[in-house]
Amino acid sequence: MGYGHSPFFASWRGAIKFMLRPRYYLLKGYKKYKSGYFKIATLREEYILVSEKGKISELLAAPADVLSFLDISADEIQSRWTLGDSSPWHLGLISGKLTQNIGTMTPGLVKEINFALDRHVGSPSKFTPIALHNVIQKVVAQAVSYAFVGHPLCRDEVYLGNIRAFTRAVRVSAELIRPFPDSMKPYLIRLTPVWRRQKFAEELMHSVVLARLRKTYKAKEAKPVDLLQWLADTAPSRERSVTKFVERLMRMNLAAMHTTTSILTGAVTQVALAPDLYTETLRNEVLPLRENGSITQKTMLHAIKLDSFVREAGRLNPVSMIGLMRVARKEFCFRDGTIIPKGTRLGVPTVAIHQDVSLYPSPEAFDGFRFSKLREEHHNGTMMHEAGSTDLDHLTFGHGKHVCPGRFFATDVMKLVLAVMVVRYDFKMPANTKPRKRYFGEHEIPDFSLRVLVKATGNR
Ligand code: HEM
Repeated sequence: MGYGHSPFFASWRGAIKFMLRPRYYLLKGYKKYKSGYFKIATLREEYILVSEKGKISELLAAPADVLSFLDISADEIQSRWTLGDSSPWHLGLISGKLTQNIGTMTPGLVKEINFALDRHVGSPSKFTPIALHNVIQKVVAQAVSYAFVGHPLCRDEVYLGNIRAFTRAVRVSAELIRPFPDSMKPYLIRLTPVWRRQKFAEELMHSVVLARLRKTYKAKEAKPVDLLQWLADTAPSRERSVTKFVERLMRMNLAAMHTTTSILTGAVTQVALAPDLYTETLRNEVLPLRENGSITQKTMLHAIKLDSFVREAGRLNPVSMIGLMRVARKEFCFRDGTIIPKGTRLGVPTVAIHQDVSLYPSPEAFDGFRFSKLREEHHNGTMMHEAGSTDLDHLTFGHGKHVCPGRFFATDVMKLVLAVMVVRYDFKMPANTKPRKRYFGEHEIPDFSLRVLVKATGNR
């Protein structure tokens, strides 16, 4: 898309046009080539984007040594050097232990969310502006850290500041080392911000990680319920060091933090844009579902409007406008005979699928209760239309083999933060304020400068 008719500098022309209007070209390409493929160029790469469902299923079914998921992050964020060893032994802890323990963690998560809101918002008695993205990022950092490393680190402002800065450090460092030969990267990485962040994290976490590694628990002794403990319980011997543990945890922070923050910022923005439509309805759903005055797992399970709201926020705020990215390690042939040469990058225009009018009526509009209405209409006992479920029409968390293993945890954190916020605050947008999204390559960037007005309700 955007290459024009002349063969000269076509891919550069395409790349510049795509850089200026990425969303426009993804929507246009999908509409024009809905039954097949189209090509876009970024300043670094070209992508073949697959639009049709049968072909997307073929992409997902291809073995990892043909279409590789890992090669994308290896290149995009130079992960071998910025994040260290990529062996995925810890992934099962995310889809397993972390997901199974969401219920156990819920009271603690609610406490941390309230603590973070007290710290960063307080209880203003009249409408007061807050820097929304910044506040949400801090609340998410504290909740995620409670689940990952527990107390005392999850309340330590220095630790939290370091993990918040980590995502940016990874991106900047990847760009700094990219132009150099691989042989130089192990040395150059030591001069970059990600190295400093990683070493600082090791310093801050040293005694906590060492204590967990050394402590053996008696049969009836209660163990901490967090990711750090599950890592300590299951890590193979070659992984049992402070450096390796901190690498794992920072890798997980990277996966969890900015994704959850972006979608949740999008969700709260919608409450502030249409307070009459959403605040009371969400609050009135949550309040009666509390148990002994507290939000619990049962509240989360039954609050289907809240769940729908989060799913809709994910639909309209996909962290990457291109999803299911893969690199062809070998030549790959689709069933229709289309040959994808070795080295080609493939992906799916997630943003355009989420805007397909045949899948979502009025797709441009945020309809917070779009999915709860569908759940009420087609109650079939499945997880279809729930915030954490994925299908070829809803790719916020990917789909297939590499579907996000943290999606149930992430949706619960988002629902908990939103529930606590609508119970505690009224929202509105300041006069003449409209959120402005920006686009950079395939990334949608939330409006970091957006301020919304909040006022305490007196509820907690
Ligand atoms: C709203 C928040 C989140 C979003 C939107 C999100 C989205 C995604 C997406 C799109 C993928 C790639 C799927 C693919 O290309 O096939 C992915 C992978 C992954 N996510 Fe998430 N994620 C979120 C939160 C989390 C959290 C909280 C964790 C950890 C607790 C996590 C851990 C991971 C990991 C480890 C992978 C790689 C999976 C693999 O290697 O197979 N994510 N996520």
